[in-house]
Amino acid sequence: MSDSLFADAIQRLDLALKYVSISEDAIERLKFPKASLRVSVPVRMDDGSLRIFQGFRVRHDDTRGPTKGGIRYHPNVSLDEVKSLAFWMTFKCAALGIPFGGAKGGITLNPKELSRLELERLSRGYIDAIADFIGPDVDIPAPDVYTNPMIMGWMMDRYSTIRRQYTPAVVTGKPIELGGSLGRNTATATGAFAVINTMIPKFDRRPQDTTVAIQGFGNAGSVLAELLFHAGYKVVAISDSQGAVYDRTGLDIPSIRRYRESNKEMQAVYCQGSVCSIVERNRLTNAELLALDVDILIPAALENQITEANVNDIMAQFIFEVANGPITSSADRILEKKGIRVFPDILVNAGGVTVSYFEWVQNRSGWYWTAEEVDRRLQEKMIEETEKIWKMAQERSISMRSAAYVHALKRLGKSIDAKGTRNYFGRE
Ligand SMILES: NC(=O)C1=CN([C@@H]2O[C@H](COP(=O)(O)OP(=O)(O)OC[C@H]3O[C@@H](n4cnc5c(N)ncnc54)[C@H](O)[C@@H]3O)[C@@H](O)[C@H]2O)C=CC1
Ligand SMILES: O=C(O)CCC(=O)C(=O)O
Repeated sequence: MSDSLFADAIQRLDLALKYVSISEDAIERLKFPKASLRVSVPVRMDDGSLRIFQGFRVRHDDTRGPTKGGIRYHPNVSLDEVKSLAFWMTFKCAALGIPFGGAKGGITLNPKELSRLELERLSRGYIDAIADFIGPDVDIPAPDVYTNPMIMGWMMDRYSTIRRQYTPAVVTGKPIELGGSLGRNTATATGAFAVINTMIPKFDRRPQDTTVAIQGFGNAGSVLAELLFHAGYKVVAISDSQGAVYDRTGLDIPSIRRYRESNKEMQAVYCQGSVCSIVERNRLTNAELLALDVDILIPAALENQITEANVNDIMAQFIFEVANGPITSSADRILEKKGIRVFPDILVNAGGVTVSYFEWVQNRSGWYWTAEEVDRRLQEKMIEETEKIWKMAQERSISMRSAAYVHALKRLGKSIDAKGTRNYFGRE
C-alpha cells in the first residue's frame, strides 16, 4: 500500500519549516512514527463463523507526553491513514499546548454490518491485541469516526480486566458512568464553534448574514450545526454518507437532529412539539454540497474531500476543517491563491482532544469537574491558542495552517531538543 496520505501530510510540515528554525534532529524525528502496530483481531460472529479483522495503532511521537488519539472503525482504514492521523495528533496536541504526543488507531470494517454483540467482541478483542502498546502513561485511545462512548467503555473495561485493576485513564470519551468527562461528547463541536466565533468577527461578519454548509452530520458535524443554528448562522446544507439536504433559507437543525435520532436518516424536517413533517427540499450529492455558494464550508467527515479535482468548484470564502485532513496539500495551495481562508484541522477540531485531556486529568486525580468548569477551560484554551495563531499568521503574512504548524513546531522542537537528541548523536 502506498503512503500517499502520509506523504501529503509531511508536505505540510515541509512548508511550515520555511518559517521556523528548529533542529534538524527534531525535524527528522517528526517525519517517522515512533511505532506502528498491525494486528489481526479474531471475532466469533453471531452465526458461529470466525472472522478476522485488521486493526492498527500508530504512536507518532511521545516527546511531549503519552501519545493520544482516537480509534476509527471504517472500511477505508489502512496503515497509511492511521499514520497520517497519528502525525496530525502530534501537531494538534502541540498547537494547543496539551502535554500529549500523537497516536491513532483503527479497524478496517463497516461497523454498520455488525450486530451490537459482534461489535463488542471486536472492540474487546482489539484491546486484547494492543494492550501492551497502550496505557495511561503510554498511549490513550479515544473515539473517532464510527466509534462512540459505549465502545470506549468496553475498551476501558477490557483493559482493566487484563491489568487486574480499574484503569479509567487508559481511554477517554467514556460514558460518564465509567469516568467519562462531562462535555467530551460535544467538545469537538464546541471547540470548533469557539474558533469560528473568534475568527468570523475579525472579517466584519455577523452570524445572521453568514451562510454555512456542513459535510458530515456525526458527533462533530451535527453538534456544530446546532450550535451555529442557535447562534443565528444560516445553516443551508448538511450531509451524511448518503447525501445532502439543502434549503437556501436555512435548515431547522434541531428538528433534523431530533428526527435523525429516531429515524436514522437525513431529511429536511420541521418539527413542532413531537410532530415532525418532512419538507421537500433540494437533495444534493456530497460533491454538490462542497461546491455551494456559501460563506462558510465545514468539512466534518473524512480526509481528501477537497482535492485538485474539485478545488476549483469551491465557492466558499472560509473553510473550517473539522474533519482531519479534508484538503490535500495541492488543493490547499490553490485555495490560498484564490484567497479562500482555510482554518486548519489541528486547531479547529482540537476541542475533542482538549476535553480528553481534561478527562484523563480527572481520572488520575479522582476529582470530577462540573460541566461549567469543563466548558470554561475549553473556551479559554481554544480562544487563547486561536488568537496566538492568528497573530502569527498576521505578523508573518502566512496562512493559518502554516502558522498553526509553526506554533506547534516551536513547542515540539524545544521539547525534542531538551531531551538531548543532539548530544545523543554527538553533533553538539
Ligand atoms: N469525534 C471527535 O471527537 C473528533 C472527530 N474529528 C474528526 O471529525 C470527523 C468526523 O468525526 P465524527 O463526527 O466523530 O464521526 P462520526 O462517526 O460521528 O460521524 C461521521 C459522519 O460523517 C458522515 N460521512 C461518512 N462518510 C461520508 C462521506 N463520504 N461524505 C459525507 N459524509 C460522510 C457520516 O454519515 C457521519 O454523519 C473525522 O474526520 C474525525 O477524525 C476530529 C477531532 C475529534
Ligand atoms: O480525544 C482524543 O484523544 C483524540 C481525538 C481525535 O482522535 C482527534 O482529535 O482526531
